[in-house]
Amino acid sequence: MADIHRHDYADRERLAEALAAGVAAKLAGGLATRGHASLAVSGGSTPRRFFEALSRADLDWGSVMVLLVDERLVPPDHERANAGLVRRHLLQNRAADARFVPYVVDAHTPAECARLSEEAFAQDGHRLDACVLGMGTDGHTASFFPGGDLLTEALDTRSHRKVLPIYAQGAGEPRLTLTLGPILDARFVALHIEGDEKRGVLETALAGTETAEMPVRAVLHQSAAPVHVFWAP
Ligand SMILES: O=C(O)[C@H](O)[C@@H](O)[C@H](O)[C@H](O)COP(=O)(O)O
Repeated sequence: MADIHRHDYADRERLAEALAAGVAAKLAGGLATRGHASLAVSGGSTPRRFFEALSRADLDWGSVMVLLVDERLVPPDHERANAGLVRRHLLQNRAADARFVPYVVDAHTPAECARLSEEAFAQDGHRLDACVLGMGTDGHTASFFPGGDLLTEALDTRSHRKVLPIYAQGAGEPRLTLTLGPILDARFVALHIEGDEKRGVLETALAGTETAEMPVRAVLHQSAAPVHVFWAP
């Protein structure tokens, strides 16, 4: 099992402020030591308060690259696009100056979208300073869905691929996702979950090891990176 650090909060507002402070500290460290920093965030409904709290952090955001852990293959202005969620809730206030690098979603095929996105991310080639994951009640994280067609390659930390397309029945749309390698290579890995149901899913994931059944286990049962689990009811 990974070196798991549990951070429980009385409510979702306190969690959002604490997670934003932790991520901001990591970004400030990257800016101070390397002059630039990078952050990967997840989509879905959970991160909104966290994004808004982080958007107020006093950082040199112009030197911070923001990218998505994963994206739904829909037009950029579609209501399900994670890029829109980031633009509305994170890229505002002080964070409006951040350099957001969205996935390429308008190429001919998902595989071409993944390759073009990988090229865009590779230009910055450095380790993420922080990566914030979510989790679904089916035990997916990023777009590592049970039954995903390229799930095995996506979870192979020896793969040279950083971005892969994923088709999975439970995913809604076809997805693009960072692979496990760059996620676990991040200097700070957080899993942000809320509610009693997801706490139960987390306990089940921690209690078992079958990764295909609950792909979040690939993050929870590894020795490469400590994992900070943030939870509120
Ligand atoms: O595109 C996505 O859906 C996310 O990146 C995904 O991994 C998300 O973190 C979980 O599905 C949880 O989503 P909720 O926060 O909506 O429960």
